[in-house]
Amino acid sequence: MASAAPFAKMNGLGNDIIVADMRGRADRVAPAAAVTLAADPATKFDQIMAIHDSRTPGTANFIEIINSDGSMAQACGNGMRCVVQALAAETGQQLFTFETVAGILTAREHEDGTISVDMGVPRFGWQDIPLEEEFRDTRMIELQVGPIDAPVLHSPSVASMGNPHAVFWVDNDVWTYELDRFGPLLENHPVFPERANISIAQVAAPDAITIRTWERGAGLTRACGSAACAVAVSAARTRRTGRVVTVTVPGGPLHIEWRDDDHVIMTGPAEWEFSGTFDPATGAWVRDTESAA
Ligand SMILES: N[C@@H](CCC[C@H](N)C(=O)O)C(=O)O
Repeated sequence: MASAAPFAKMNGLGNDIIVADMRGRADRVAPAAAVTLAADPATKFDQIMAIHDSRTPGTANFIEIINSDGSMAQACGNGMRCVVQALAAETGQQLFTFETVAGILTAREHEDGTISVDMGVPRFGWQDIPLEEEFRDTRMIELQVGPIDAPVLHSPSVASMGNPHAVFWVDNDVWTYELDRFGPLLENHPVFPERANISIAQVAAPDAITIRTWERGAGLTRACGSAACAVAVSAARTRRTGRVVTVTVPGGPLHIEWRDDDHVIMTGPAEWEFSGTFDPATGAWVRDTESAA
């Protein structure tokens, strides 16, 4: 292998994450490498979180987020918890600051091993999400989606957590909807010029919501942290819940708090699976012997 970089295969509530350590290098994870890693059952991922040196000396590490289709994302809540756990294990630190294309964010590892990430301030303007045309009230917008017959799948709440989200509120169990069928149609709907992450959400109690998400650039995943945040703020905006909720994704519960200072704090676990090294140009990889199954 020409110039190997360390990586850890991890997950955040079943959201498959590769944390790639690109510090001290000038190169980036090439699309070909992402394709190779995504195609291998052992390293199949939803997102790669590439840790780079800070872009300005003396500031925070820059985190690049790559979806399994090779596209770039602005936010990944579950991936950030994995990055924090990996760096906490390396450094013994508990508090972290990172830079992403969406801005600076902070995170903390707690004594019980759970991790809180300050996911920043949600935005609701139609240009922020972005939407193709003006909608004055983004708590509910109307979409023309011919092939989808269920009326509840025509009028989502929309929000930006740095990345675009559409939340469809349903009264029935979220598992009764064919998200694998309508997810791609809605992700690529012309109203979303940068595509969107698509969630269906059922309010279970004033402080509890159950969701499933079809992720932009990754398809059905077991967890999407930024979607859980988008759902929580949309629920509070539409008076379905208060500002502190448990959002249960297929992989388990996330605690979300939309603070009075407008920041959204997401808390949940991260899990290390194995480590290895990979070639960022090709994706060829080897497992570390000490983490071999
Ligand atoms: N799984 C993520 C979201 C990853 C990015 C998303 N697919 C996008 O393209 O916006 C999370 O935990 O937030």
